[in-house]
Amino acid sequence: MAEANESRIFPDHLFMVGCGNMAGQMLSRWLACGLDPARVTVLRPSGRPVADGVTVVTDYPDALPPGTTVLLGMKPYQIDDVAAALGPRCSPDTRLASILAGTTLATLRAHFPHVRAIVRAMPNLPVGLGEGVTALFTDERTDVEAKAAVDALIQPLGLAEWIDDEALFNRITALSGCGPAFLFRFVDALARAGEAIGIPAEQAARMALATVQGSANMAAEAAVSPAALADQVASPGGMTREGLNVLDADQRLLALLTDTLAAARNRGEAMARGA
Ligand SMILES: NC(=O)c1ccc[n+]([C@@H]2O[C@H](COP(=O)([O-])OP(=O)(O)OC[C@H]3O[C@@H](n4cnc5c(N)ncnc54)[C@H](O)[C@@H]3O)[C@@H](O)[C@H]2O)c1
Ligand code: PRO
Repeated sequence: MAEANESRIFPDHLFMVGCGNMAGQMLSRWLACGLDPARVTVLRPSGRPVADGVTVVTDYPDALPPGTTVLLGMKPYQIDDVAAALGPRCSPDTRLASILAGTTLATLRAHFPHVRAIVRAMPNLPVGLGEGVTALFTDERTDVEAKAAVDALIQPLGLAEWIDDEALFNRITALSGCGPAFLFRFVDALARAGEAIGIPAEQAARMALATVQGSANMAAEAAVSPAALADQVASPGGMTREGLNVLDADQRLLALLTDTLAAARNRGEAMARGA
């Protein structure tokens, strides 16, 4: 990525509160795309290094430099403590992005009343490869320039989808935020099912993953829907049709996934109520 481009993509300073599984993947992708590590400070209680050149602190600095974008990447229940310490260090020009599940924009606004630009973001783990999905939501207090700056920061992570209605946020989190876990379970189950019908375990694991990877790549390139692609695999009267009949009976797979997403969504809604 050219230097001129980098300055348009990245903030002058990035202050990350927490850098675990999720925020760590985001940072790793940004660094791979040319973010200067000298512009990044990570606050993490362990003080463990994050990446070459990135400053790690265990306590809040006295003030945040002008042009700082803050990424909240700790656990949602830590918002009260973090905001009490961080809020007074923010200026009206600080930009704030939060990846905290189940933490509404209203909650963020209540915790950071002086900050104008606040964006709620919900990434997923493949952002580390630039193949993630990030849902984004903000309100009219965030000006167009700040919104564009956060959008530019998220673009290198993969698909970025702004949503207009925050009511969708927990539903989208259930699909794309939690989705990698459901797909990892599916790959594991496909491998174990292969083993259950007599394929050696390691071979089944290798072949299950490659089958899912190839199929996802193919679906991404295809001119027809995944549902139509499934029918292209199934010869009439053949093996695949027999298998699909099991998945499709009483809409078993659809019902299972609907229940799965609904449970995840409900938990997000409960978290938003403080449960
Ligand atoms: N894991 C995912 O797939 C995923 C996806 C989307 C959003 N999220 C959100 O990302 C956030 C972090 O989840 P995670 O899975 O990366 O968890 P994690 O446990 O891996 O990371 C949490 C980080 O917060 C830091 N931390 C702990 N106490 C802190 C404190 N008092 N102040 C500042 N930092 C502190 C930890 O050192 C750690 O780096 C959550 O809010 C979650 O809702 C996670
Ligand atoms: N991980 C977060 C959680 O489980 C939100 C999406 C993925 O709460």
